[in-house]
Amino acid sequence: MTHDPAADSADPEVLAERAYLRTCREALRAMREDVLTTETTQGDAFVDKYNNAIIREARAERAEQLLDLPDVPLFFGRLDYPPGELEEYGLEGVRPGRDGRGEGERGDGGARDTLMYIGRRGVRDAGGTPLVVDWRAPMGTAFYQAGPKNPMRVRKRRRYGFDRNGELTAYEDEIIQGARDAGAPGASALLTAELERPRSGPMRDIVTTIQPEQDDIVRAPLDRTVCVQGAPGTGKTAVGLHRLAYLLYTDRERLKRGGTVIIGPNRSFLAYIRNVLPALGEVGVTQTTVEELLDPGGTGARREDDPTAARIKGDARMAEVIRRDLWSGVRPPAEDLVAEVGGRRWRLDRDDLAEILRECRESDVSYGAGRELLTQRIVTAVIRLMERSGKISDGRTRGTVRRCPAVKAAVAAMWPKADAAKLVLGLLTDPARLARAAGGLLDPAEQEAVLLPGRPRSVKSARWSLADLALINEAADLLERQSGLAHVVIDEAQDLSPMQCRAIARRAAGSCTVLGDLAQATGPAAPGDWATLLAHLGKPDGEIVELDRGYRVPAQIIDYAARLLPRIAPGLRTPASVRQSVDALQVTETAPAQLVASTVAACEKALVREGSVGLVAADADVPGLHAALADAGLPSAVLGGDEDAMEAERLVCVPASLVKGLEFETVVVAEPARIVRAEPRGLHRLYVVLTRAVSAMHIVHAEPLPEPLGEG
Ligand SMILES: Nc1ncnc2c1ncn2[C@@H]1O[C@H](COP(=O)(O)OP(=O)(O)OP(=O)(O)O)[C@@H](O)[C@H]1O
Repeated sequence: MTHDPAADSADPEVLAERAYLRTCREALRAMREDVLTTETTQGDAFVDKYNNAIIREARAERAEQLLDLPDVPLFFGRLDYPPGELEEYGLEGVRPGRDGRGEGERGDGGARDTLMYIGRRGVRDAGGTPLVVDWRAPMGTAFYQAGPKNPMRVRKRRRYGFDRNGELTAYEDEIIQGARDAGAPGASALLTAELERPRSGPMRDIVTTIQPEQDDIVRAPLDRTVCVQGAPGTGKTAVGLHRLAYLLYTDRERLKRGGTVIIGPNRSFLAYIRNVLPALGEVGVTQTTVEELLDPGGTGARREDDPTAARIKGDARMAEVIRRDLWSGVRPPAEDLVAEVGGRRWRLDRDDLAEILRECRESDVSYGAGRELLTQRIVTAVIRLMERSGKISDGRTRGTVRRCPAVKAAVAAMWPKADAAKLVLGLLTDPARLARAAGGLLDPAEQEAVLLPGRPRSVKSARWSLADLALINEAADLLERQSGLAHVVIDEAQDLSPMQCRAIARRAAGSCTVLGDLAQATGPAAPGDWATLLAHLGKPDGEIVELDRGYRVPAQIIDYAARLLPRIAPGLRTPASVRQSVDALQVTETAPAQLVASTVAACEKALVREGSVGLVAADADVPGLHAALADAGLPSAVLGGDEDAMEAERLVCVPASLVKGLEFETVVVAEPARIVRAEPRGLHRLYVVLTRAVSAMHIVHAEPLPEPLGEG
């Protein structure tokens, strides 16, 4: 049952709900005011400078979380409980009859229902009574999960509709239990409207319409690694972001202390999703790309590996090659150590040194820590010699012995200093050294394939690829172990190489949310199954779940794209779309000389519709098409150079390599055959391209369509 005040603007229920919304806004303002004006500086201004700075920062963050965004409604739903149900749980619901809020219906005994409003964040009045309950609170589950089969004590669920300015304009009731004439629940018109909403600009949150199967994943506890396999548009990204928001609610302190990060494929994608968490009241979560994670200093991956090199370098065998190379430098001394300290010479026998080395080698520490341990043990052994001959050592003796050139030389000979980038450079430019480390692991052809082109002589002159960066990161971790984060969300994880997984694993001390679709794997060293990928991520016990209801792509388009599945991911089923759209798919064949003009015409036609338009083409074709659009008087942004491209123009030119994870109301695809030819896993890339449209897709081609698509 939906009430739309356009038809009945004086609906007293709508007016009462609007009044309640105003009350909540007032209360939120007061909460924020309270945070901002609370006296926090304390003690001695100088001594407590650090503490006060932290308090100020926390206060600013809390205040930002409590900001009232005028177009983001403070609540979006309501649950009505029969009298006494909530109180029995010791949970105070919002009681009827206060502050102009909509009144609960009377039950048989004459008592009124208890109402619980659900919103993006909790709002309390000055007395501490909850006016709106945060959707992430335990009671919020019922809003997403309660149904006639499992009412969860709820009698009625109400959803609200709002206009663009955040004005409450409609509500829709769903009887969950106890109605004499309940009948079968109908489809929610407000949910349908949300799914059909024309897309424009960046991604929005889905908190008002999370579906039960998605809610199960969102509310998975912090100690669980969840891996979500899902066809395009099944809501994986949305679910991953909402799970992080949920965990920040349930385990805020642990996550703050340990840290969290969202890893996405590229900056354009991260820009696309950057508004979701702030809209859920969560600010300050770090987003990063794999490349940035591997190269935090930002020297950048400036070289493209050929696919064979990328595949071998991404393979987990490389971890062993690096490990062997690094530790091969650690060896017993060739001679005794003779240290001159305090005018006398102290001799450490080479067998004793070898024994010290063996102990250090066996202690389970990093290469760098092992080297320090060796130094300390040698110093101690020399001091023991000195003490045994009656020499009294004092606090300065350790330093003196440590600085002794013979001690330094012995350590350098037994346990050479190492540098991650230098090590990788050495390995990948010196065939003999590589052969020593890779014996039995990489065959000669594989060894040949990973050597750096041009054989750069120094780290400075080397140009690294993304795969090289993962090798350097591996070496760096052997030298000094990296600290880990409490939770990591990894989107488009199907593309990660085992070596990239290992790099992420080193940062993920806690659990992960792993999101992806094997059919969309374009990474040259992608393992191709989730169990293997989870093992490389160090989370072999991660739970693999599947989402199979598509909320983006209309059935006609997804069925067309799914013709590629038998070729690219034979094990995966055709996804089921919840959306229908008539005439969603158009395929135009044109003469080669007309390809650009036909593509421009398709874009012009697409712009007549509401919402965003994405023109997707092989990367190399994008500049030419962009120029042709400009010549035709159609302004467009180009994704890649400009992070804000999705917000800058309705029409966006998208290189096929950057389209993963994005969506547009209408998609124009220029020459699929060229997209396929551009890379070894080109058919996978085409599948990604063909699954970006929310309403309509127009394919323009001059060459024959890639074979599984056929015509039509
Ligand atoms: N429960 C929902 N209610 C409303 N919209 C939803 C829901 N679930 C998903 N969507 C919408 O469906 C679209 C696709 O979601 P999302 O990008 O998270 O899918 P995905 O599985 O990550 O897709 P891809 O595989 O292409 O990366 C988005 O517009 C999202 O807002």
